[in-house]
Amino acid sequence: MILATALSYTYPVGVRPALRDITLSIGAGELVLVTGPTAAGKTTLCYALSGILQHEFGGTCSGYLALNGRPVTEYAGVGELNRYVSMVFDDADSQLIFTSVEEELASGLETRIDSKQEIEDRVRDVMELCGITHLRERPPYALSGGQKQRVAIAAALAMDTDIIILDEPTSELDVVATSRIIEILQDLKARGKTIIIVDHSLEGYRNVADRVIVMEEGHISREGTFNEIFPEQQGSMKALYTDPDLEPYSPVNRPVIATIDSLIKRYGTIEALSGVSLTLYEGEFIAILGENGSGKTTLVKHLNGLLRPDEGSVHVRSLDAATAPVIDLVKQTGLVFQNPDTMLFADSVRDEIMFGLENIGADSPDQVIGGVLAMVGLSGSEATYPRHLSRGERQRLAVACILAMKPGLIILDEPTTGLDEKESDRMMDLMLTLQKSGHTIIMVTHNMRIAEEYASRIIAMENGRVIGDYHNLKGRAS
Ligand SMILES: Nc1ncnc2c1ncn2[C@@H]1O[C@H](COP(=O)(O)OP(=O)(O)OP(=O)(O)O)[C@@H](O)[C@H]1O
Ligand SMILES: Nc1ncnc2c1ncn2[C@@H]1O[C@H](COP(=O)(O)OP(=O)(O)OP(=O)(O)O)[C@@H](O)[C@H]1O
Repeated sequence: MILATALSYTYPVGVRPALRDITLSIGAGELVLVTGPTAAGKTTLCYALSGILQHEFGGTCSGYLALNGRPVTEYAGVGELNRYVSMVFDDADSQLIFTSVEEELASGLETRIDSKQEIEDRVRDVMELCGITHLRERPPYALSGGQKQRVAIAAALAMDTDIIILDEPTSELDVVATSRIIEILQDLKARGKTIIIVDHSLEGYRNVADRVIVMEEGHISREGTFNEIFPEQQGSMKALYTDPDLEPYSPVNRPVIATIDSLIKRYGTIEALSGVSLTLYEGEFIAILGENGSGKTTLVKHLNGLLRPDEGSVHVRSLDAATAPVIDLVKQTGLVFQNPDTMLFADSVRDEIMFGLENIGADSPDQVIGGVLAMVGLSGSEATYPRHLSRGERQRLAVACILAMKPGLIILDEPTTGLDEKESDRMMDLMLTLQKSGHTIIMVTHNMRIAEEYASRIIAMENGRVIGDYHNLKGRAS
């Protein structure tokens, strides 16, 4: 189905090859899990195996790649390749362009299927399969991160291609949605589809993946069965509510940094927050957990003025977040978005950080920029074009932009998305250092391991409400 021999690739502006000497063969009905550290070339491999790289990206490519027995260069272009390969990109936003979920799913089919009825049936089935039927008429841009990811997966599955390539498709999904997607992939595999999936969270694939490929610095460093590559159990998610190290939250003896009182927020007819009340204290390291669409992002956006309350109130220190100018709120609260790409738009890493600094009128910016880049491990990348960084690197740049403004309260919306375990821990260690130096940290996450290991307080949300608030006695920030 897929045959690559000595495949190497360098991006048009790249100095080093992003892929080096890749040789692999993947058959029908095989599910291959690709993993490896940030910037190892996993996304680039996905682009290559889907033919996009050779047909759309330019750059220098050598070696041989055939899909379905035919050299990829012989396909007329991405239009023809789309009949055989579909891809879910690691940035769902870049993929969703239509005005409703239903349209998004139908659009790809309209060029390939004549019967309207058949298109409708296929769209309905795939929405049901991915659990997004209730989002049918919603515009994709107005969905939560996890909901968007499910729509992007559904759009790829609707195409019913022989090869399906998924680049970190579950990074923003909660535990239930992730296992659902893995079940779907298992079913597709049984039906003879070839599936290539990049993921950092591995355990769910133990009994599903036929093979694991580990990439490092552009080449395949290891390849084998799941049990060969990961012989030890990595520990499964612990149920939050039965954890003996969590103790119901009681107020602490510290200054208050933010007060949220009976907060209600609606998007049209959808009530995203239904009366949230919380008091947050200086120096806390708070993890907010909850299923996709439970209101986590909506809640934190109230703390820096991106959203204003419909009812109830939010105060950050002495500022009333309903009326305070955004510039005043931003100086208190820095928010790193769920998807770093929505924050990055300048032509260089330096300009990206400069933008925020100019807004607040900071002194000696070059010193600040050098300092924050060193903190996030991107020293020397001042002149790099942000879009040429890997997802993990872009995520760290987004954090650097916020750190540069030195806000007392730092909010990270799913900060470890797209980062491998080592990188995630590095990011968390950075947050821990900032907390120890007096910052208050709030992170929204689906990663329970990270919440339990680091946070001093864990807040659980469901359906727009807080359903649990705990001291995390074991957290390193406690
Ligand atoms: N469009 C591009 N132009 C130039 N270099 C790029 C481009 N995209 C990626 N790179 C570089 O190629 C290397 C591999 O990146 P890639 O995105 O494939 O890594 P990855 O393993 O998917 O990383 P992550 O886990 O962070 O998503 C990185 O060094 C990255 O900076
Ligand atoms: N701009 C918007 N317009 C309309 N509805 C929205 C918008 N943003 C979010 N919603 C809806 O509000 C609810 C809460 O969304 P929110 O993004 O706060 O959830 P979340 O807990 O952060 O989810 P995830 O874990 O998937 O990121 C969801 O039902 C979502 O579809």
